[in-house]
Amino acid sequence: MNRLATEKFTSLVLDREGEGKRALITGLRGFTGHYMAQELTSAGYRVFGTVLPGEPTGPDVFTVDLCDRDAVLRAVEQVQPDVVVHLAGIAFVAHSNAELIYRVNIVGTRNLLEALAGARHQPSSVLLASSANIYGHVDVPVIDESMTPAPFNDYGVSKLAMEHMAQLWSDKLPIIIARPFNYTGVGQDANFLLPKIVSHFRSGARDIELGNLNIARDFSDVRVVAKAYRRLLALSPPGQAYNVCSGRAYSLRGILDTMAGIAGYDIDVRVNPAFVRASDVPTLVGSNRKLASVIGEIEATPLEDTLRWMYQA
Ligand SMILES: C[C@H]1O[C@H](OP(=O)(O)OP(=O)(O)OC[C@H]2O[C@@H](n3cnc4c(=O)[nH]c(N)nc43)[C@H](O)[C@@H]2O)[C@@H](O)[C@@H](O)C1=O
Repeated sequence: MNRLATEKFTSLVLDREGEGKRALITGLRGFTGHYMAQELTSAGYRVFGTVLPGEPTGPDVFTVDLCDRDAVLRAVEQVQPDVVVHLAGIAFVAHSNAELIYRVNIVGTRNLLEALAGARHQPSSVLLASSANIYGHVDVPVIDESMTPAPFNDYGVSKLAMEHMAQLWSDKLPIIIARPFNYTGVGQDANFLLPKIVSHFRSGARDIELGNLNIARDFSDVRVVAKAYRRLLALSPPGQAYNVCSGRAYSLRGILDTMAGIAGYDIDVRVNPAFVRASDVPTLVGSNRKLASVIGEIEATPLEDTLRWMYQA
């Protein structure tokens, strides 16, 4: 299909495609869950969500620890979703509890897939959030989906294992794998690099302690990521994996300069060994060609606009 035909097809399929359908978002109260719910609601879906014990509940919200198999079964049984976006999981790469990373990201996902496969009403799409971290140290400037994954930290291994485990369910469920590169926005936990930098500038701090300074990442805006996920649900055939990224590298030093421009002052940077990661890829940039070929072009938000949004929030 040429570009115009693809765009016409895309807008036809995406014309309130959720009308009358039920969407289940795991990790509804997480950073991405909030934007995903907005995106799916605006497309006409009735949105259900799982939240962790202790998080705020509400109508159509189920308090479920994904590691609790029976609780997952009960929630899926009640929702009978048409589409599923699985976001719940440990997302912080430097999380100190490796056992929890594996348990939640693999066993938690398995519980969900098992429950969905046994549901009376079969979903038409199940999107699993994996990660660009599955690629590990890849010796190419831009990573596409054909690269052999070689993760080098527990987080990356857990997400790759999740992908392999999901294949065991591929004859029963229409599974789509999203491999997001870095993304950010209002509401992201300050453990992550960009909210940490923005919050320092917002508070007027004159210095900041960081870890590895010579890194560059492919940052997207969370709202763009939510839009891409929604389009994948509607347009992707099952069994495919997609990089979700902007294709642009932003260096940490460049980001500090951009923030100085937004805030109107410079900040002193010190390296604190506590934040230095022993294994860290210097540059992580993805190709979004495969994604765009299926969902059409999504206009990328310039990182400066996202940082300004976060600074002014
Ligand atoms: C694709 C992947 O993307 C994210 O993982 P991440 O890249 O680890 O994200 P981050 O914001 O923690 O680190 C970005 C870079 O910045 C470096 N860095 C330097 N100094 C500090 C520092 O002080 N804090 C932090 N957090 N990072 C620092 C750090 O070493 C790393 O190189 C998650 O969404 C994850 O779920 C995911 O899937």
